[in-house]
Amino acid sequence: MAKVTILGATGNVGIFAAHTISEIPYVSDMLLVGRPGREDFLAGCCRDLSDSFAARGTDIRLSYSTSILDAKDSDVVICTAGVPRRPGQDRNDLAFENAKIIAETAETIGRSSPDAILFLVTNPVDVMTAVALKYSEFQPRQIFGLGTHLDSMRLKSLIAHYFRVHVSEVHTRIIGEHGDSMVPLWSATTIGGIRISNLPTFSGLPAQEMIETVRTSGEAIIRDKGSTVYGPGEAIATLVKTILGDENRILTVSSYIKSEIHGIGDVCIGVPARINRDGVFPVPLSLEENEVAGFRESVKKIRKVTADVMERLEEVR
Ligand SMILES: NC(=O)c1ccc[n+]([C@@H]2O[C@H](COP(=O)([O-])OP(=O)(O)OC[C@H]3O[C@@H](n4cnc5c(N)ncnc54)[C@H](O)[C@@H]3O)[C@@H](O)[C@H]2O)c1
Ligand SMILES: O=C(O)C[C@H](O)C(=O)O
Repeated sequence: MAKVTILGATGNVGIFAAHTISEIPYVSDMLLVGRPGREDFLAGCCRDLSDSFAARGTDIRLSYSTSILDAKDSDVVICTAGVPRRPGQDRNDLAFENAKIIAETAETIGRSSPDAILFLVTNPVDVMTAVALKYSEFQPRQIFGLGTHLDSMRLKSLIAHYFRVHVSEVHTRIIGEHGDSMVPLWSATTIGGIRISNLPTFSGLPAQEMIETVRTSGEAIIRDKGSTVYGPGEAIATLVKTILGDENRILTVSSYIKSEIHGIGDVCIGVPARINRDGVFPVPLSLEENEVAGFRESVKKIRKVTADVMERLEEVR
């Protein structure tokens, strides 16, 4: 059985993730961490969630704290703490402000919970994953970000709708930045196990339009309802279940790569990774030429934002 801690639990994504994670059978303890001053809200969240556990028949020890140190002995620590973007902002606009939060958080988790797996949700998630890796001093396998998993799910849903098949029949991946430079892998997209390009209807697929929809999905949801919650919340639970269940699923998350993809590496970015109780292990793979070119561009962009943020962090810390 496992202890899961959610940092930023008073936020939109954090509190919904608490609910989705509570459905995972391996979770025995859940800790919600918020900032000092938010004790009443956290207490209210615990009471409300406990009612949902009772109604569902879930048996989890639930507690809250305003100290990250209480995350000690956690198997998985999920970080949703940080500012979200407002309409008109790019995720990268949040980089420095959130990096300051993540650097401090990661340092504390690194010291107090050395065996945990740290799961970043805070945006820009690829850059935050790199910051957390540096400041926690964790091994790369212990750190990952939500990455392009949610983007891959968004594309999967569009493809299923287009071909009028059940969503479970579609396998697809988007790699690279969780942001504008994301790269769809049509070469790794199958429907009912058949490569999508082998289907006669493929030629009519509005591929560019679909990718544009995925690219702008977060922005559109934020414009319409203020924040993205249900997609990220369910995606977070899938990943936590994959870890705790030692499932060895291959999901597309932001992870540190050395040189696994066409020799490209030394960056944290969305790539397919095997995920189990020991953490996250990027899968070496070869791509088509245009996909490699897109991935290189994405890596170049993330490297630059990451390097700028690291430099600014050095100046203020
Ligand atoms: N990677 C993804 O796919 C994905 C999806 C959704 C949201 N996000 C990101 O997750 C983060 C949270 O989103 P949200 O909608 O829940 O935002 P929110 O404003 O509802 O919640 C933010 C949380 O962070 C905490 N926080 C803010 N500043 C802090 C600080 N200085 N120190 C400690 N905690 C602090 C708040 O107290 C709150 O608990 C954002 O960065 C958002 O962009 C990422
Ligand atoms: O778009 C955002 O800012 C939130 C998140 O990254 C998302 O894609 O839903």
